[in-house]
Amino acid sequence: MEASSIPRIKICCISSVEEAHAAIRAGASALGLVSSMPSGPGVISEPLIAEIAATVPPPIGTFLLTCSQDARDIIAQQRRCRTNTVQICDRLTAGSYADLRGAMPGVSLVQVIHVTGEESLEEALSVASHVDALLLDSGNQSLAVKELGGTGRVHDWAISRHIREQVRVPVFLAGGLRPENVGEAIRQVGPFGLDLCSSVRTDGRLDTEKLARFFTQLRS
Ligand SMILES: O=C(O)c1ccccc1NCC(=O)[C@H](O)[C@H](O)COP(=O)(O)O
Repeated sequence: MEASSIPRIKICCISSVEEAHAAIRAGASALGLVSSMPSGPGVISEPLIAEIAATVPPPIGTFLLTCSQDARDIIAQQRRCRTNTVQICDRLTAGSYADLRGAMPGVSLVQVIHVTGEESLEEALSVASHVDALLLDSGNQSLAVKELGGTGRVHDWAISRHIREQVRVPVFLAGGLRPENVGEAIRQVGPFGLDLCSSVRTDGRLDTEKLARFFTQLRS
């Protein structure tokens, strides 16, 4: 793959300072730090998120993943965790993106869109102009226990491509990405970035061999 078409890589579900630095050494441009979620394998405590974020050098994105739907809660969480980016994993229902911008100058906002069908395009278009990037993931917000990420499943990439073509902000693709499908994912969607969690872990821990295999495949 030509270097110019290789997407940035965000390694999510980071659970220690050591994992953060292993991911950066492998080539990650951003790290995902998952706070309290209704379900999923990657949750860590806020004090640990703050500790990890404080050790990460400035060019690297530190994404605080939140399931909160209330702008005031999200602002308070970011103040405790001090990441440079907030990834909003559910729909905002109280307060606004303007509230977030006003209270957190210099902090980037990434909105997750769970790609469930053609209706996801409308959702993406309605929020894209308010945020710095979209992250298109697999998940199901309608379940009794919401599934907001870390599923290990792919979704319909044709819809993700459609979204990527229609919005003006950078798009990250997530959901079940692994060495065997990453080339096809890039060809089909053309994302700015890729986000992965499950495929680079063994027994819940970041697996540096899997990580290296993923980056090798990406660059081949
Ligand atoms: O991992 C979790 O526990 C989690 C829960 C809720 C939202 C996001 C979560 N993980 C972070 C991510 O955004 C994942 O990297 C993304 O969903 C891709 O995961 P995977 O399909 O396992 O590569």
